[in-house]
Amino acid sequence: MKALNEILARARRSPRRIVLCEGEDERVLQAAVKAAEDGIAHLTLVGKWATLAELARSRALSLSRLELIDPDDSPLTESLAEALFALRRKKGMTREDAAAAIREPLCFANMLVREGHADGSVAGAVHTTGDVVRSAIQILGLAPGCRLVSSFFLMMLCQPFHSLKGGMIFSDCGLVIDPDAEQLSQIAMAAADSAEALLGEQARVAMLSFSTSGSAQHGNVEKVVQAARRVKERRPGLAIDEDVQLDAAIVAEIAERKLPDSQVKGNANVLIFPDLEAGNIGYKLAERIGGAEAIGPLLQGLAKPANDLSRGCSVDDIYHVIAVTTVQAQAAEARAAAAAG
Ligand SMILES: CC(C)(COP(=O)(O)OP(=O)(O)OC[C@H]1O[C@@H](n2cnc3c(N)ncnc32)[C@H](O)[C@@H]1OP(=O)(O)O)[C@@H](O)C(=O)NCCC(=O)NCCS
Ligand SMILES: CC(=O)OP(=O)(O)O
Repeated sequence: MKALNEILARARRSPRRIVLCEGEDERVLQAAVKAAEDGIAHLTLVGKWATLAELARSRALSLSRLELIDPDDSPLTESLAEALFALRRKKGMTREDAAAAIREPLCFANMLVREGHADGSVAGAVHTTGDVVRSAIQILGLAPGCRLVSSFFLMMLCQPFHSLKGGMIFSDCGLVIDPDAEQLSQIAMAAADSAEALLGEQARVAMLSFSTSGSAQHGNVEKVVQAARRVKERRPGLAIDEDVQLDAAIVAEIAERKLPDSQVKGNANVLIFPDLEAGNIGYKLAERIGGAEAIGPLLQGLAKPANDLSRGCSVDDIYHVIAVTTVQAQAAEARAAAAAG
């Protein structure tokens, strides 16, 4: 749990304001209370005051450390609606559309982040990934230099039976359905950055395939090879294996046999899946059969942090995503300060 404990400690050192738009879900409320009590974030819950109060009362939870905002009864609603209209009018949104949309908690929460009232948002315990991601992309936009938003899971391998221990990044398991070679290269570079930011280690990237170094020929393999070559051109210092099977990516003896000139040498900490079918099934296998803890889906490539959850998430999953969102907000602020000189 070292990597996760370090993330929690970093969050505690400088907590940021994180907004949750699904406070009426019991798991989200419990995670918010725990996160506020543990000091990993300042929490804002978007929802109906009476519903939140009743849920808290029935579960004997205290709301005293949380900020609660109801979009139907907030002094911010009008100005956020106006800002939303200004943002989306070119896409055909009218002022009336914006006034209605801002009352949706997901939209309200992301507008709080966009307008600087919060530093990051977490949703997805109730909303689908598609809805969470579409709202984040449309409202927060892309980070400078990014052309694609994608997602990753922070996979924690901490059970006594795990032969590999520590944190790994799996990407993309939640968002880009059928990436082409260019999109796959962007996913790999973003995931390498996420690994370095969250694991505090140099990234060692495996571009997963059913082929290792040309052992099979197919258009799907060629896509992975082309993506890896684009990454190598743009990030010459990054350790990366092109078209590598999972066993050769994570088992040193198999890498030695199948891929003797491997850069990663069976010690990958970033696994890039060729498409969303492989990625989504792969992370759920590692979690549900392999006993890994899956934190995410976390989003990469956005201008400000917004993260998703699986609808099957637990209180702990939400708590961990809140901590990661705080750390991403710290990193985004540091990048912005560096860019401003
Ligand atoms: C995320 C997702 C909803 C985007 O779908 P989409 O149909 O392309 O979305 P839309 O066409 O409505 O696009 C919404 C906006 O986001 C932009 N966009 C979509 N995907 C993007 C991406 N990956 N990166 C950057 N921008 C993106 C579009 O250009 C569009 O911008 P605009 O409204 O300003 O014109 C889609 O990729 C998806 O459903 N992914 C799978 C999610 C899922 O079910 N995962 C499994 C469980 S985790
Ligand atoms: C990431 C993911 O698979 O989310 P969900 O389980 O909500 O579909």
